[in-house]
Amino acid sequence: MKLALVGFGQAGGKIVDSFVDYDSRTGSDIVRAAVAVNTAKADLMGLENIPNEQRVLIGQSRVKGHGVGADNELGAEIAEEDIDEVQGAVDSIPVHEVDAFLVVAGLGGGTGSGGAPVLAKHLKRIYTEPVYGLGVLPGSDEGGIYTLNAARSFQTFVREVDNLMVFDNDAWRKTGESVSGGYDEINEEIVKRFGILFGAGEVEAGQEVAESVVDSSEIINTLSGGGVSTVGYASEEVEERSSGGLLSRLTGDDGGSDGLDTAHTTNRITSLVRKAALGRLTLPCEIEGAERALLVMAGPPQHLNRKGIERGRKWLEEQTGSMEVRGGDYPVSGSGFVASVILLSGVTNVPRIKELQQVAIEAQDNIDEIRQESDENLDSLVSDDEDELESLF
Ligand SMILES: Nc1nc2c(ncn2[C@@H]2O[C@H](COP(=O)(O)OP(=O)(O)OP(=O)(O)O)[C@@H](O)[C@H]2O)c(=O)[nH]1
Repeated sequence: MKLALVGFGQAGGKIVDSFVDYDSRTGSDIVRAAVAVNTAKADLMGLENIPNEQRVLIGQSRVKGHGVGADNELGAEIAEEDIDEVQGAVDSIPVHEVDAFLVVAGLGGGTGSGGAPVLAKHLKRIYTEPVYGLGVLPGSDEGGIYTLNAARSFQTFVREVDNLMVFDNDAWRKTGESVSGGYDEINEEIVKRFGILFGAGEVEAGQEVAESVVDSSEIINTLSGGGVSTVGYASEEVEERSSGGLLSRLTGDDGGSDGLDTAHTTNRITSLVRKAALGRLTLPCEIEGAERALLVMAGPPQHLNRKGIERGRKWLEEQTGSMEVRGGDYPVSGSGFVASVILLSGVTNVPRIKELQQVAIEAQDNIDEIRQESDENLDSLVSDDEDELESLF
């Protein structure tokens, strides 16, 4: 399906930048437009793939192009004040060619954390297309203020979008890696998962020999109803064979192993479905209770079959308890992999969010306490014990 991507803040901008790169590298054709919005000039200049005229610097009169320093209330204020500048960039998008907006932001900082929910609210008011969010949670080692920002932004962002897809940096953090190197890898992971998911809805029926192609309306229906979503992924390398090719069809020779191949293909698919659902999700959670799910099987058409997808769907129904499990193919000829991507929408049993909120509340209490004490402490430092000194004026 065709997306208008808006990256808000540094993380948002970088992820959208990687999306544009992925799109041209793989030819998946999902990025109809890409915009980056930031209060920091340097962050916008560091982007590589988003066109210059689609990079919007906001809040210049307030922060002079230096960012908001993790103050997400200021981030939200600036976004509201300068929403017309963002709209100016959105105006250049042919919205009639777009199936949905996707607003991407790291929720732990200031600009994206505060600005993304403001923009989502604005877009929803103006356009009829769905507005989705992709929110990145900070690592638990980033500290109290980032956690507090994320918890407050999460609450607001979920309310303002048609669905909030979440990626948890904490679940993907690797030790012993430089921060930027780590983020590059993490961003690749994000883009791969969401790229396959949204790319699936871009394949026209008949474009490839596919059993049942995922349609963009199936993605939209899975996301409709709102709430929070997470995405699972698993892949396996496969050999490109010519089985089912013209020669074998003409001669009727399928190598005599078609039955075995079918069983093998089916088993591979069902095992990839399990791995994707039970492995590391973008937001780790209990999959039981997920309201809706979509299974996308991507790979060379001869390695995909209806039976495997049907079995995978049934298994997902059992595991989630949902009756709304959709599924289909995303045929990609020439790919050396079969991959399973599972979108779980409307997840509610998410211990990580509860933990984030707990830490955020502690941080908030702590900040309030320190602020209250701060006046007293400063006073006792500055004034002399017997009050013998007089200030100058
Ligand atoms: N996955 C991912 N997360 C990132 C990346 N860069 C930053 N983050 C995360 O996003 C959070 C927000 O950081 P930024 O996006 O830099 O913040 P900002 O929105 O630009 O806001 P200010 O810098 O405060 O003006 C951080 O706490 C990190 O958790 C990135 O490239 N990839």
